[in-house]
Amino acid sequence: MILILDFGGKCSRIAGRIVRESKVYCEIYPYDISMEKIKEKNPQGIIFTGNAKEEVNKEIFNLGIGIIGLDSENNLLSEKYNIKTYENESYNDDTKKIIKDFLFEECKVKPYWDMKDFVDKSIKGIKEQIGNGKAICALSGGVDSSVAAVLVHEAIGDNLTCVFVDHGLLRKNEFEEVESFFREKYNMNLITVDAKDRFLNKLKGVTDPEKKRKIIGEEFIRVFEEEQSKLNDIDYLVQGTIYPDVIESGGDENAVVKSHHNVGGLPEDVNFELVEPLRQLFKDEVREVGTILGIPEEAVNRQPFPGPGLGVRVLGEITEEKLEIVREADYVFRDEIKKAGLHKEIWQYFAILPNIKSVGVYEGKRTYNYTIGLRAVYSIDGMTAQWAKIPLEVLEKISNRIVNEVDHVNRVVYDITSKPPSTIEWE
Ligand SMILES: Nc1ncnc2c1ncn2[C@@H]1O[C@H](COP(=O)(O)OP(=O)(O)OP(=O)(O)O)[C@@H](O)[C@H]1O
Repeated sequence: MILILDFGGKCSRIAGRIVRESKVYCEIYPYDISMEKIKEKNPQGIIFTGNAKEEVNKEIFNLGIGIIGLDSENNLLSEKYNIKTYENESYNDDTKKIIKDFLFEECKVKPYWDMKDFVDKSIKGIKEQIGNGKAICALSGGVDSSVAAVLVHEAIGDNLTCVFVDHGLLRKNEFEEVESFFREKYNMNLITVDAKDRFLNKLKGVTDPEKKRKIIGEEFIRVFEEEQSKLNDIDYLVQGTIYPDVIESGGDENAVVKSHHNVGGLPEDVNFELVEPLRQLFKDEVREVGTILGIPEEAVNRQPFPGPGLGVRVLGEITEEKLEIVREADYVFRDEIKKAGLHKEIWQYFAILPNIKSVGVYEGKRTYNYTIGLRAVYSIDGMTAQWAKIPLEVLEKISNRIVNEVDHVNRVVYDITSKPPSTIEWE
C-alpha cells in the first residue's frame, strides 16, 4: 500500500484517485499521524500532498521507502530532506505520469487493486462479519446506499431488510422506480414507507432553509426508528459511507456513524454494529462496484440528489402545489437534457421554484404565476462548479415545454453563476 500524507488542500484526494486508478491501494492521512501508525500500515511508498511546510516526523525518512512531494510549495521539504518534489499547479496528465513512475519504478509496487477482486473479498468479509445475523439499511436510491445494499444483499440475502422512505420530496416517478428496481430486479426485502403527510405537516409554515433541513432530518430518523422497532433481532446497520466521508471525519479507523449533512443522520445511539462495505472506496470506485454487481448504468451514474430532496428546491414554505410544480418542471428539464445527449457531461441539472410570482400574458389575458429557475453545472467533485453552457436551442425548448406543460408557471430563468460564489443548490 501507498500512504498519502495530506498537508492541506484537495490534492490528496486527486492523488489518491490517481494511485487507485493505477490499481494500487492507498490511504490518506493528515501529515501529523503518529510514526506508530505509519509503521503499522507498512507502506511501500509515501506521497506528501499540499503545502508541506510543516515539520514532519524525521523518522519517516529513515523508513527506507520511496517518498515524493506533490505541490509547488513542497520545495521547502526537498531542501530540508532531499526528497523528490514536483511542482504542479493542478493535477493533470503529468501528475499521473509522475505518480505512476513513482509507484512502479521507484517503489516497485505491483498493480493488484482490482474492483472485481474487491467485490469478491467484500462479500466474503460481510458474510464473516454478519454470519446468520440480521441487518437493516436505509435506502435512498442514491448511488452509495444502493451499492452498499446490493453488496450486502449478495452476501446475506433475505437477512437484509431495506427501508425506503417516501417523504413526499422525491422527484417524479422516483418512488416507483426505486421500489420496483429493488423489489423486482434484486428481490430484496424492502419496506417502503409512505410518510408524505407526516413530513408535509411538520413543514407547514416553515420558511427558514436550515429549519427545513433539520425538520426533514429529524422526521427521517423518527420514521426509520419506527420501522426498525417493528423488526426483530436486527444487529447490524448497513451504511453507504464512502472514503471521502471517512477522510472528512478525520480519517480515523473507528466506525463513525456518517454525519449526514443532508438528511440529518441516523440516531447516534443505535445499538447496531455498523457494516460499511464502501468505506475504502472513492466515488468512481463505488460506481465500478455497482456496475460489476449489475446495477444499470443509469442508476450507477445517477446525478447527486440531496437527502431533503425537493424540500430544498422549493424556496420558502413547502406546499404540495409548489412541490408538484417543481417536480413537473424538473422532469421536463431532465427529459430534454437527456434527449440532447448532455446528461453525461453535466454533473447536476435540476429545477428550482424560487418564491417569486410575476406578471405574464396568456391568450391576451394577464397572468400572475410562478417563475421556475433552472440550474445546471459542470463539476468533478461538487466542491467547485461551473454553470453549464447548454445550447440556447435546448434551453428554448425546455422553457417552451415548461410553460406549456406545467400549470401555474409563466416564466423560466437560467442560473448563470458558478460555485463559488454560489452553491449548486439554492438552499
Ligand atoms: N428517502 C430515503 N429513504 C431511506 N433512506 C434514505 C432516504 N434519504 C436518505 N436516506 C439515507 O440517508 C443516507 C444519506 O443521505 P444523503 O442523501 O445525504 O446521502 P448520500 O451521501 O448522497 O448517499 P446516497 O447516494 O446513498 O443517497 C443515505 O445513504 C440513505 O442511507
